[in-house]
Formats: sequence, C-alpha cells, structure tokens
Amino acid sequence: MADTELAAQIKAALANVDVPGGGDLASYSGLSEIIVTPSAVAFAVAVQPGMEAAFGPVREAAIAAAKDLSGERKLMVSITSEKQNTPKFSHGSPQPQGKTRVKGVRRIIAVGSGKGGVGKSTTSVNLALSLAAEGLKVGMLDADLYGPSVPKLLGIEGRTALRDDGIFQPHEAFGLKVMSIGSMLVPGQAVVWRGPMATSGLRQLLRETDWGDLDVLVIDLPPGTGDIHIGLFQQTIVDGVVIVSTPQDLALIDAQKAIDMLRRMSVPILGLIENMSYFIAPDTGNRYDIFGTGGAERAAARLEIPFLGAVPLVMSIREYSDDGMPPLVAEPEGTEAGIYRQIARTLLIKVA
Ligand SMILES: Nc1ncnc2c1ncn2[C@@H]1O[C@H](COP(=O)(O)OP(=O)(O)OP(=O)(O)O)[C@@H](O)[C@H]1O
Repeated sequence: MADTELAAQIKAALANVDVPGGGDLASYSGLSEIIVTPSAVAFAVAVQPGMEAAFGPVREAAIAAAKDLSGERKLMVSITSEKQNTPKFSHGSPQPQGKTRVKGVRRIIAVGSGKGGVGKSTTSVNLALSLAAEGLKVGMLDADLYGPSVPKLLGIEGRTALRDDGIFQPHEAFGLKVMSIGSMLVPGQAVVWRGPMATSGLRQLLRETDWGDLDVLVIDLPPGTGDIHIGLFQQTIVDGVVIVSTPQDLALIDAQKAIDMLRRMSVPILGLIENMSYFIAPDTGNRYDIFGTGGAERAAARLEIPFLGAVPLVMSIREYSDDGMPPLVAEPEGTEAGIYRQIARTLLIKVA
C-alpha cells in the first residue's frame, strides 16, 4: 500500500478517537501530519500546556486505532505541548532538571556544526570508529532526522529491525551499533518533521533502541540549533559536544551561534575541529593552505574553547565515504585515520 494511502487510512481511523473538550482526533487541529515509512508510522498531538495527562487516554486510543493498519511498522505517537519544548533560558544558569542518562550508555558525545555540509557526519563516523579502535564499545546515533547520511557513510543496507517488544535493534557496522531514521526510509524519501515531532522522534530513536552496554554513544546532530538540539539537551545528559567547522569565516560565525546555545543550556563543549582545513594534493602529497592557516584555532581561542585538531581536505576521504567505507576502515594506518584517532584520544580524556 502506498504510504500516502496508509496515512489517509490511519487518519480516517483516528476519527473514532474522542478528544477532551469534544470532537475527534482526525479533525483536531493539533494533530500533525502522519508520517509513514517502510518501518514506522509517526504522528504527534500538540496540546495546550497542562493538558498532557488529559490526553494520555487519547494517545492510547490512537495507538489502538492505528495498530492493525500499521502492521509490522513501529508506532510512534507522542503528545507534545509547545511550552515544554521551549527552552527556559535564564542567562548562564544551569538547566539540569529532568535530564537523564540513556539506559546502558555510559557517555554521550554529540557532534554538531553551525551550518550544513561542513563534514559533520563524516567526522562523527570516523570519531566513533576511532573510539572503537581504542577498544571501547561504541554506538552511533544519526540525529540528523532531516538529512540522515550515516547509513550511507557506513554502507548500511536494509531496514532497522523492530523487535516484538517494540524496541529497535541497531545495525552493526564495523563494530559500531548504529541507529538512523535513514535506514527506515526508502531511498530518496524525504520526511518533513515538524518541531515537536522531531524532538519526540529523536527521543524514541535514542531511548527505544537496545544499545546493550556502550562505553560511548556518538550522536551526529543536525546542523544549526533547532528543536532537535533543544529537546536532546533538555532531556538527556550529554557529556560533551564537539563542533565541526570549515575554515571559512562564515562557517565560524555559525559555529559561534551553536556554541552560544550550548553555553546557555549548560552543555559541556569539548572543542572545535577544523575540517577541510588544508588541501593535500593527491599526486604530489603537497600541502596547500587554501584558506590561510590557523583560522579555526584562533577562533577557538577567541571563543574560549579547546581546539581539537585539523582534518585536511583529502579526495580519498570523500571517495571512501561515498563508497560506505570510512577512512578509518579503508586505511586504518593512513594519515587521515591517524588524525581522527588523535582527536578521539583527546576527547576520551576530556569525558573520562
Ligand atoms: N576532510 C574531508 N575531505 C574531503 N571531503 C570531505 C571531508 N569531510 C567531508 N567531506 C565530504 O564533504 C561532503 C559533506 O560531508 P558530510 O555529509 O559529512 O557533511 P555534513 O556537515 O554532515 O553535512 P549535512 O549537514 O548536510 O549532513 C561529503 O561528500 C563528504 O565526503
């Protein structure tokens, strides 16, 4: 059945669910779009602050109504209230209340960037593999719900397994346990997540996955500073965030915005990685500092955060990554692998 057809059928079934105050769920204004993927059905119900408990039975009834139609797909139904997802910033004060750890996961390192395309996912994957190379049990969560690229980078094929108890079984790739919404989509499918839904989608990927026993979970964040970041940092203890930036000034201005948000939310910043820092010519091996030298290092000093290292712009990083074979796996003893491993060791010391 086409995804749109199934979404329409589920919506029709929600007409049988009553909502507090009268009316039915299908015509309720707070009902989100119904997202159908080959392995999941997701929708959210936005309610007035304080009405969450009253809508608890609505959620149960919605799940019951959609269950049979959804078949094998995982049902992700969430009640959201805007106010809960709005950060209560009070300059500089910590926000620890309500933050919890993820079951079985000792440490979380998140990788973010001010803007897209700076190589954040490539860096995340290679750092995760570097941590595994240090003998740690490592997981990787692709939180970039809008543009998941981790399955491609790690050559993951096939859908995420959903167990009978409704828990996701992560993929195994090169020794990592990997979870991504990307492996629930058909190639080329775009999913439009609305704010609160993205937050609860990520929460489920994070909390309803059987990670087993992990020393470190690396989270590849979406670029920028949006609902997903705020939701994650409000609900989960993140041991530190790494910011990836390219040397161009513009990207650093964006990185600064990300750093400001982390400070306001009292999330530890582990430091800045400069990606595509200099160019290594494939024929001669010569180094060219095409963007000048030391930009990110100076920016890190200005922002008062540690500088973690510089990764060069190397054709092989892109080629290997495109083939689903990260440099850490393709050339574990290569120069680039060495750079990632050095950065990973620094991170380990910081979160130890
Ligand atoms: N150091 C590097 N040298 C060469 N190519 C690189 C390097 N880092 C990343 N790339 C390439 O740049 C492109 C963007 O990388 P990537 O997908 O990791 O960026 P991103 O910041 O996660 O992007 P998005 O925010 O859109 O998800 C990819 O084609 C990747 O292979």
